[in-house]
Amino acid sequence: MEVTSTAPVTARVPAKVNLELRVGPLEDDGFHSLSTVFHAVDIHDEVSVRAADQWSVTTTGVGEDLVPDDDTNLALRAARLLATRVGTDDCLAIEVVKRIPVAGGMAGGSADAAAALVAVDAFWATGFSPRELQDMAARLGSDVPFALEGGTALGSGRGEHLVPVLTRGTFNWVFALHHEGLSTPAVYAECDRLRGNRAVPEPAPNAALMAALRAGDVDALAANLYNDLQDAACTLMPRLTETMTTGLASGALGAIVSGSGPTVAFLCADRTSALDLMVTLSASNICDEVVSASGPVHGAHLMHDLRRR
Ligand SMILES: C[C@@](CO)(OP(=O)(O)O)[C@H](O)COP(=O)(O)OP(=O)(O)OC[C@H]1O[C@@H](n2ccc(N)nc2=O)[C@H](O)[C@@H]1O
Ligand SMILES: Nc1ncnc2c1ncn2[C@@H]1O[C@H](COP(=O)(O)OP(=O)(O)O)[C@@H](O)[C@H]1O
Repeated sequence: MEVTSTAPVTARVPAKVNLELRVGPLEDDGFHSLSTVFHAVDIHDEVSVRAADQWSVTTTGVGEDLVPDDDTNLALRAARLLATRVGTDDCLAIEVVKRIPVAGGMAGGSADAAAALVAVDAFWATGFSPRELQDMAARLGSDVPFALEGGTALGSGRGEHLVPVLTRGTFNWVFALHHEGLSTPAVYAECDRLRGNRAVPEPAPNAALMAALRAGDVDALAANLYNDLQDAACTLMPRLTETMTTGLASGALGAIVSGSGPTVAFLCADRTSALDLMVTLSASNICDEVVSASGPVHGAHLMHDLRRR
């Protein structure tokens, strides 16, 4: 292993929203097969790594108290996986700056794992190929490969098999955050409970959504936002329904619960409408925090070009 840098290396990584989340039947392994369209938006976490005598991870920023600092932290797990693959006993101190809401359905933990892979890979100049990094990402969690990739992508399997989706232009979003999180397993379980004995088809993408993205047609995109977990999230947290109704009555073109929630994403016609909606939602006190963002944006990337060091 060639060590090219002793200065800290920092990677930045975006949050995601699922524009479409179709959930198949519960499989024998306790998971559901998915067909989902991931979309990366410009709310970013930052993960820095530097050499240290022992492994550690610290988090500052939004929801810092909710993020574990032990071996369950996804950034730490990613860094240690890479160390194992490199075959080194060296240790790193990891610092995470959080802006992605924790347990908000925006895959913040997965994002930190992807950023850690990128930062550690650069710190140790491992020479792993993008494909090898993607394989490691998939081992860490089903949303981690998309956090590496970014943009807009169709995910199948549990979301780890990705195909890029052609999109035109930029979409403007407002996110209504709720400080109380929702547990992903609890939301999937509630989805199963609500479905009862109904037959559930194998999940497949909706061609109308793909066409809307390809054309950059914001109205058609708004009309085709879809999430099979939405009813379950709203049942577990009824105020989400009220949040969605308020946003739609205040100028949003479309509304969707992000992944397993409880964040609600509003699609707006343009940046001005997004800012107007932010003001209205903030004043309504219907949710705990409101942020605006746009997408698609790039996946996990270094903040500085190491070649200029
Ligand atoms: C719902 C999604 C949509 O992108 O994201 P979030 O909204 O949480 O960010 C993902 O499917 C979240 O995937 P991830 O966050 O990796 O879930 P995991 O920790 O692997 O799974 C936690 C638990 O949720 C259930 N689970 C998860 C994924 C899946 N495809 N089927 C499931 O049934 C299982 O009970 C599993 O034990
Ligand atoms: N680096 C991390 N950042 C956030 N959460 C983490 C991290 N590592 C582990 N977790 C755990 O993952 C859980 C899910 O968090 P997160 O990925 O933010 O939400 P979601 O799965 O809803 O998208 C958290 O409750 C937390 O305990």
